[in-house]
Amino acid sequence: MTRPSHHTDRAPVVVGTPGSFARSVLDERHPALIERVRRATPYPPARQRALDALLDEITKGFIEPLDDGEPGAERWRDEPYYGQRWADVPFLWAESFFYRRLLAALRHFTPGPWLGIDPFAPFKNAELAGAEVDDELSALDRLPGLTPQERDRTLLLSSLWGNRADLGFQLSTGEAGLADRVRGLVVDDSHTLWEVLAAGRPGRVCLVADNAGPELLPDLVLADHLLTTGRATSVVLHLKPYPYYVSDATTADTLVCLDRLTGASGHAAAAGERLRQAVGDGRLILRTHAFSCAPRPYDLMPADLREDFASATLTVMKGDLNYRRLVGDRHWPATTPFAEATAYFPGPVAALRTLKSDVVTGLASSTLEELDAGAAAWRTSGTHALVQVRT
Ligand SMILES: O=P(O)(O)OC[C@H]1O[C@](O)(CO)[C@@H](O)[C@@H]1O
Repeated sequence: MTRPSHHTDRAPVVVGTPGSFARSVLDERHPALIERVRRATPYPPARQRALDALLDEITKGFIEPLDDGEPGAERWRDEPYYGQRWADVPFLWAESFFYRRLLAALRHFTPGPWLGIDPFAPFKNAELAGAEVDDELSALDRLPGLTPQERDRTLLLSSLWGNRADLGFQLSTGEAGLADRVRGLVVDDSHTLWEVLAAGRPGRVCLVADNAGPELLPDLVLADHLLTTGRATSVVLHLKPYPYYVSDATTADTLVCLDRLTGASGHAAAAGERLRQAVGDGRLILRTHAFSCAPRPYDLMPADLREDFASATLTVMKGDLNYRRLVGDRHWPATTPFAEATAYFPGPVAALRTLKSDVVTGLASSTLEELDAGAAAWRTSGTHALVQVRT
């Protein structure tokens, strides 16, 4: 049985009525994703029929549980939402279960020819192969011309904006590059982030990764920077144990990114070599925990994961989904202090996130007023970002 969340006084975001952001994800993005997956890989007739059935269910039907024979089905057995309409359940739960059902339809966990095949690999590979990535990696060679503070800021903001799915990652250095990336910040606690790291050294940093490819590359370069500047004695990189939310990073994706770095030249290649060595001598630890793909907020994390985060000088949560899970996917007034929403977290925690869903905390009322008076979709369009830290 799942314990109750600390945040039960705030209503969770449910998929809800047409017109809401959450509903558009279920009504539009998920059916479109099924089609993309089908087109990207030549699945046999039985898998195609399973995709048809899933599409039918999410568009017209009621939530069905995983088959009992499905590996790991016991983890999902006691959920309270089966038999309900997809639109009536919490958004966080619905999205997560959709990805689990998609993998079941494709026999991802079933011994046989499709075991372990990542349905999203074609998209992830295409992103990483782009010439833009070559340009961005070459831009790293300009880092030595920056002051140490500019280097810190450039690499932190590259990791942050790497989370903006449609952007590629922006390692373009120098004043112009920085100014561009600072403009969209709705909260910037980055000075506190560096202070926490300085006060806690030598220490371990947990970096909870989000997307593969163009986001994971700057995350890895940031991890290298933390190690080489002595901010971290080790970095624990939390990855997804299986393909999730399309582009979330797995161990396989990390190895591909390391190859992409070492296959480049200059600073990128050197960072790639150092990171390979760091994996080899235990300073870069790749970790996957089942809870990383659970449909739950972090306040319900199990004891071993809590201990992991508690032992870190700082835990850095990347991306939108991790943010939703960190503060609970709930209707917080946007001015609720970030520290209040994350009070349960067992140690200092930072969020590096571009805004791609409705939930947000920690905004100054003046910022909120300004945002509400401007572009309508500031919460969901990925044009804005934040660096929030709770010490
Ligand atoms: O990759 P990120 O930054 O976690 O973003 C994932 C976000 O995309 C969505 O799945 C919508 O497609 C959000 O619901 C989710 O929070």
